[in-house]
Amino acid sequence: MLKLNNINKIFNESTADEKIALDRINLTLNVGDFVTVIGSNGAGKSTMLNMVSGALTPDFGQIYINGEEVTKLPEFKRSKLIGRVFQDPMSGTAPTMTIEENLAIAYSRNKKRSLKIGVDKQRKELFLHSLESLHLNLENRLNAKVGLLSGGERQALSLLMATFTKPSILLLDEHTAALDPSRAELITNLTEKLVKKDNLTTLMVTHNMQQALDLGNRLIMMDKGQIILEVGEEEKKHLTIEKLMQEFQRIRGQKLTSDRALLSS
Ligand SMILES: Nc1ncnc2c1ncn2[C@@H]1O[C@H](COP(=O)(O)OP(=O)(O)OP(=O)(O)O)[C@@H](O)[C@H]1O
Repeated sequence: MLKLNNINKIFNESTADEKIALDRINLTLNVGDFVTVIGSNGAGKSTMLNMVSGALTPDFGQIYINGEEVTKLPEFKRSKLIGRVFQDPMSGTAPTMTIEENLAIAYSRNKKRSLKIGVDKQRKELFLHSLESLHLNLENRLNAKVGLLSGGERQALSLLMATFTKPSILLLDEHTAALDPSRAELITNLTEKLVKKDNLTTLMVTHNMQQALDLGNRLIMMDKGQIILEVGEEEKKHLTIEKLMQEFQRIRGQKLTSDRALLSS
């Protein structure tokens, strides 16, 4: 479970460049909630994910994961609780290491070291089994350097690594945006499958409105550092892109004609 309580973040405060990136945000995710996050450029979406991961600390407000306050817990300590996939397929994996080595790092993130005989064999079987589930034939390339994989393959591996240890919170930051449509669809389907398998509590930022409607059980829309719309489970089932546009216009009193980024489907 994740709770953001009155989270505020101002960059360059009291200067000409002052920017209110998060304006007293409140958000609660129950276990298994999959919330898609939309909003125009600069709305505060990545900043909110950075708050959850610990990459940034709020000016004020509190963050709770599984009921424990983590507001001041440094990112490296919080990483045990969090899986994250970024837009850039290059950022989630180590390119000079093999697929097996990358998986071993992800695997050990949440585990104490063990020298028991047989653990390595079991671990390898787990890696092979997990890779098979991707249907990308990566199980036959365990010793290939990750830098040689295509963007889609790397992103699939990043997603697998981020979810390997069943994190309390999964953060997806436009993780399909840099891929061509067919690869993006593959990663979208894989996301759905992996999240469902372990009932992962997930926050996914996307500029793709259709993806935001298709995935997850809840949706939020951000604008100028605020959550301006929250759509619950039942309502989301009947939501359309058109309705979302109407809602934005109703709330903000302005048309979205110039901001296709929010609306691209
Ligand atoms: N480190 C920083 N220093 C100064 N300003 C920042 C910093 N990080 C973000 N901002 C500003 O805070 C605002 C929110 O940025 P953020 O990256 O969270 O938006 P976003 O909704 O993720 O946008 P996009 O969809 O364009 O990625 C923006 O105006 C951005 O320029």
